[in-house]
Amino acid sequence: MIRVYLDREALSMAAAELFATAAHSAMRDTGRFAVALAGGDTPRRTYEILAHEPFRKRVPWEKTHVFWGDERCVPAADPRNNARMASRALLDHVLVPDGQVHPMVCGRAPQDAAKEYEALLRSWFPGELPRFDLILLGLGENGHTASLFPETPVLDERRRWVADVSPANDGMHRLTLTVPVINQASRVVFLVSGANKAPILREVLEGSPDPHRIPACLIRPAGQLVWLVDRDAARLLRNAT
Ligand SMILES: O=C(O)[C@H](O)[C@@H](O)[C@H](O)[C@H](O)COP(=O)(O)O
Repeated sequence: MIRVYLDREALSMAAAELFATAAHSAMRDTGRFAVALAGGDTPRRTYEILAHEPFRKRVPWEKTHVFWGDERCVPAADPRNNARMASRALLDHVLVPDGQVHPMVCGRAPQDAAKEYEALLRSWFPGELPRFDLILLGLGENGHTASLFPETPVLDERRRWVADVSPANDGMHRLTLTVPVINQASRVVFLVSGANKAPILREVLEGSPDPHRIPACLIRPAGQLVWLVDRDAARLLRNAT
């Protein structure tokens, strides 16, 4: 499903609405809401909207469990840190119990950190694969999503739930959920905004690219896949609704 919005503000409002809807569905079905947040810049406005009325009251924050789809291996106070961005925009303003916020902490060797985060996930999601109620994702201009970068070994990872990524093109070590975990989610939502994303968005949605060249094409969840895009990002699409 592809939904096109006038601009980033409208996209962000729609994403907040979808977040609240997913939370209520999860509460009805399981009594808790497990979400993996996206990093980067696009989701920031969605998080800010969720931190204010009406969403501040509408989302069952006390039953929400917050994870991340990926993290850059930089100090927690570094402006590039995904958990820092989400905390400043959202988590510092809503009442998610501390024990239910699970940032990816690279700290030591990324490989060990990946194992530790996977152990954490296994403690919250007993069973074969973790099924998040919602995973938010962004789309890089090179077709990466989370920290699944083009032509990297992690794209073929089918056993591990969390992988460490050697310096990506931005020179940062990263941690990322792997493709099988993302595709296990009940609902995956991409947030894509800006004219600079138009070429890659057309390739992903209307081309037939090699998924190793454009990793976002590997995201084919058993659950719902939703693309929330703004008009600038959608300007090259032939058949955007
Ligand atoms: O940690 C990250 O870098 C993100 O997880 C990454 O996958 C991001 O979603 C895309 O790069 C889009 O980033 P923007 O939203 O800033 O364009």
